[in-house]
Amino acid sequence: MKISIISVGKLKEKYLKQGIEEYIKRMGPYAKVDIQEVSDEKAPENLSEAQMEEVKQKEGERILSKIGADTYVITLEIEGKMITSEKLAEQLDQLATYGNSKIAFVIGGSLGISEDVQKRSDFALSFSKMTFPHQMMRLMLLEQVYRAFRIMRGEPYHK
Ligand SMILES: C[S@@+](CC[C@H](N)C(=O)[O-])C[C@H]1O[C@@H](n2cnc3c(N)ncnc32)[C@H](O)[C@@H]1O
Repeated sequence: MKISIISVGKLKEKYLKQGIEEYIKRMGPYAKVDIQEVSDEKAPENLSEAQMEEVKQKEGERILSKIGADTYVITLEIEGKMITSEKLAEQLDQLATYGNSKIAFVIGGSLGISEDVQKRSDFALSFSKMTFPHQMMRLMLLEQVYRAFRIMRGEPYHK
């Protein structure tokens, strides 16, 4: 299985970079993981609704350009569906069973995900009703994907 994490903006914080590198390493025996960053648009506080839509639209086009037609897309959305780690494991397992070997997780920018990206999404996944920084979401997502693979293989993991 090939897993891509498509994310808006460049990751700057060293502590997050280190954590992400660690989880990519841990994922090694299970799946190939690549992180694809697309550039973000400036989004100052005083933008109008239309300008905010434009920001999301532009970032969305960059996201969509990274997704192949044969890829199963899971967008991370606050208003998406909340599931357990076991359920995520089951879903990934089923995708693999039914021949979906390419999965892209999409993390939006500071204003979220455009409507076009939402339309391309096969599943909208929520981590909770709380808002997390998009850069931190990468690490949280990787940990959950790693956990899902451990669960899938019946390997021990912290409860
Ligand atoms: C700072 S948040 C964007 C907040 C924006 N106001 C919105 O409503 O989407 C940046 C990205 O991180 C991800 N994210 C943040 N919190 C999340 C959560 N609780 N569940 C799923 N994804 C989340 C989403 O992909 C989101 O587009």
